Amino acid sequence: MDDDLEDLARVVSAEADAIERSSEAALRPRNLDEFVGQRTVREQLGLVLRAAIARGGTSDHVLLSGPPGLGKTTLALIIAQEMGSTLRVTSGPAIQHAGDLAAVLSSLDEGDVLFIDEIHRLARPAEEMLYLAMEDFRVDVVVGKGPGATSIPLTLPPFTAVGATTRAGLLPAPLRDRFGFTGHLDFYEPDELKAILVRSAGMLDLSISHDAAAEIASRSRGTPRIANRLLRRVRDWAQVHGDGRGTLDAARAALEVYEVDEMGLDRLDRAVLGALCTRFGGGPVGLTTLAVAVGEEPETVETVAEPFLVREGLMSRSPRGRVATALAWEHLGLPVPDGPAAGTGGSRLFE
Ligand SMILES: Nc1ncnc2c1ncn2[C@@H]1O[C@H](COP(=O)(O)OP(=O)(O)OP(=O)(O)O)[C@@H](O)[C@H]1O
Repeated sequence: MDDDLEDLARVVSAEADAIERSSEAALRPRNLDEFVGQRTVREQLGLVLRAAIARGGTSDHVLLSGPPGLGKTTLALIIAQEMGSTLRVTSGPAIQHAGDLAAVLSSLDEGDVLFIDEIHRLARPAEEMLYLAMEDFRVDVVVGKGPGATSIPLTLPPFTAVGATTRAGLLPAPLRDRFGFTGHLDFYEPDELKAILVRSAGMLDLSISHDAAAEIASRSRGTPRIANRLLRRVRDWAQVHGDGRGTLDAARAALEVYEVDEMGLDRLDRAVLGALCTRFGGGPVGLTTLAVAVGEEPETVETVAEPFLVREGLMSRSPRGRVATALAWEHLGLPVPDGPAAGTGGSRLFE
C-alpha cells in the first residue's frame, strides 16, 4: 500500500472511532434486542444474521434506507456486533475516485462489515468497482494511464457491505440488486420513542416521569436522534432551573426555550412553512427556490424538513412544486386563503 492508500485507511478507521466517541454513541443499542421499534426490519435482519452465523459465513450485503436519525448507523454497528466482526466506516462523499474505494476495500479483513453511509453519493466509477467487489470479492486496480495502463485483479476477503441512504430511489438498479437484504426504516410511533427516551434517561442517570417522556416523544418528529437530543436539553434545563429531575414542567419549559413547538416543528420546519406561505403564497414552489429562501441546502430541506412536514399533512408535493396545506396556515396562525388565492397552484391547496 502506498502512502496515499495508508492515509485513506487511517481516515476510514478515524471515522469509525468518531462514531464510537460521539455523544450519541453512549446511547446506541448494542444488539437487536435493545433496538426499539422497526419490528419488520428487526425480524428480517435478525433472520439474515442468525442464518449467517449458523453457516459460519459472512452475512449477505445489507441496504438500509430511510430519513436521517432513525437508526441506520446503529443497525450497522449492531450487525458487526452480532457477527462478532469489526465495523469499518466510510461514506459516499468521502470516496471521490475508484482508487479511494480500492484502498478501503483492500484494507478489509475477512468478515469485516464495511458501512458506506450516503451510498447514493458514490462516484460512478467507484460504484462500478463496488458491484464487482460485492459480487465476486474482487477488484480490478488500474495501474498507470493511457495505452500503457494495466489492470491488476485483486482478490478480497469475504466481507459484508452495509449501505445507508436517505434516497434509495437514487441508487442505480445494478447496485441495489447486489444487496441481499434491503430494510426501510420508518418514523417511530410516540410510544416507541417514549420507550427509547426512558432507556436513554436511565443511561444518562436522569430520573424522568412518564408524562415528561411522553411529552418529549410527541415532539420528536418520529426520530430517535431528535428524541435523545431533546432529552439532553431537558436534562440541562432541569439541572440549571429545576431540581435535576425530568418532570413534565421541566420538559415543557426546556422545549419552549429550544423553540420546539407542540407538533415537534423546529425552527427550520417553521422557516420552510413560513416561507412557503408568506413569500410564495402557499406554492407551488420549487425545492431549490424554497431552500434558498430559508438559507439551506436543497438536500437538507428535502431530507430533514420535508418528510416530516408531508407526513404531518402540513405540506404536499405536486408536480409543479411544494404546496402548503390548510393545516400549515392554521399552524402558523395565519388566515387560510380561499381556494385558488393561495399561489398559482392554489387549486391543489386543499387536496
Ligand atoms: N431503534 C432505536 N432504539 C434506540 N435508540 C435508537 C434507535 N434508533 C436510533 N437510536 C438512537 O438515535 C441516534 C441516531 O441513530 P443513528 O445515528 O443510527 O441514525 P442514522 O439513521 O444512521 O442517521 P444518519 O442517516 O443521519 O446518519 C443514536 O444515538 C441511537 O442511539
